[in-house]
Amino acid sequence: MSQTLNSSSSNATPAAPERLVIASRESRLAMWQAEHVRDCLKSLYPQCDVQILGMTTRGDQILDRALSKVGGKGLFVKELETALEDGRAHLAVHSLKDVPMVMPEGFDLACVMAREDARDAFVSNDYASLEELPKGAVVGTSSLRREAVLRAKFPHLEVHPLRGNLDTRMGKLDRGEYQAIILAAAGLKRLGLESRIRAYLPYDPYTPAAGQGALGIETLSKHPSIKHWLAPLNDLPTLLAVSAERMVSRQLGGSCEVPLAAHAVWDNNQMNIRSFVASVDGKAICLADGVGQVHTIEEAEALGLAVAQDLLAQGAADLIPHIPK
Ligand SMILES: NCc1[nH]cc(CCC(=O)O)c1CC(=O)O
Repeated sequence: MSQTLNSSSSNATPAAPERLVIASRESRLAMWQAEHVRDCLKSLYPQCDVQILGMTTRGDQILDRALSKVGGKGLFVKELETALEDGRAHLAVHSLKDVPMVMPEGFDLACVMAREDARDAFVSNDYASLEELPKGAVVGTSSLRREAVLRAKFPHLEVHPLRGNLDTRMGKLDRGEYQAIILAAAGLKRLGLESRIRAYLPYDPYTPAAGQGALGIETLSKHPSIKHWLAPLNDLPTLLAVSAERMVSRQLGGSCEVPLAAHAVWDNNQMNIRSFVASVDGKAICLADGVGQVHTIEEAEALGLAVAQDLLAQGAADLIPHIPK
């Protein structure tokens, strides 16, 4: 279709965008991610003016309470969604882990980009691994999922909450408030802090959260042309894996008020997925693995659904306050 034909028809998607504004949180990691998306868009559409609109979310402001107690995941995305609704921005870039499992009415998860390392990382100035930490050592994490595994494996350690952006968290470690902290490896690598990682925690038993390490781009459902422009940025292996992970999480209530892990890998049309639901003290755990041939998002979601049903059959609902049994 020629350029003239395109622009004369009001419904057709123009061949290339002229201007795109990306809404982003202002933390260094969020900005890195927004700049990464900007650079990808610039190389796809060299004529396009791509801008970043930085903003503060409630999740960035509330630092004194655990996320699970103040409303969870939506906290990091709401203000960005308002910017989309107001037309101040065309797309919002998020860590996929922070994107609610059910998208709010009128918004789409338009694109999922290639995943960074999805593992959790052990960071400490004095110790090389969790195993080396002495009795009573304080480990920082605000993730109930990480806390449950730590309490199950290392009952002699103290697990204390740790909030704030990556720089804040590293600062607290370096001032000696914690002997060690657990963070997503992806954020550390993106910010050039890989050398601070003393150990990578293996997927078993340290299964990550659904979507960990992946970037998601959100748009208004009523702007399919933007979704169309973003399509080349999708990474199929990541998209299929996170579709399965997010289905598990969605079936189990999709909140961060419960220790819930889901991690899938798709390779050569085969998907392997592992998920667990645990009690925060780590004493009760339901664990399920799935494996199957997957070629489409629907098949990925079907595998995620099967894993969720397996967990529920093991009694996972007893560990989750809000879902009916
Ligand atoms: N919940 C906060 C959050 N959201 C995304 C990341 C890290 C980057 C990623 O997983 O993509 C983090 C920090 C962490 O878990 O250490």
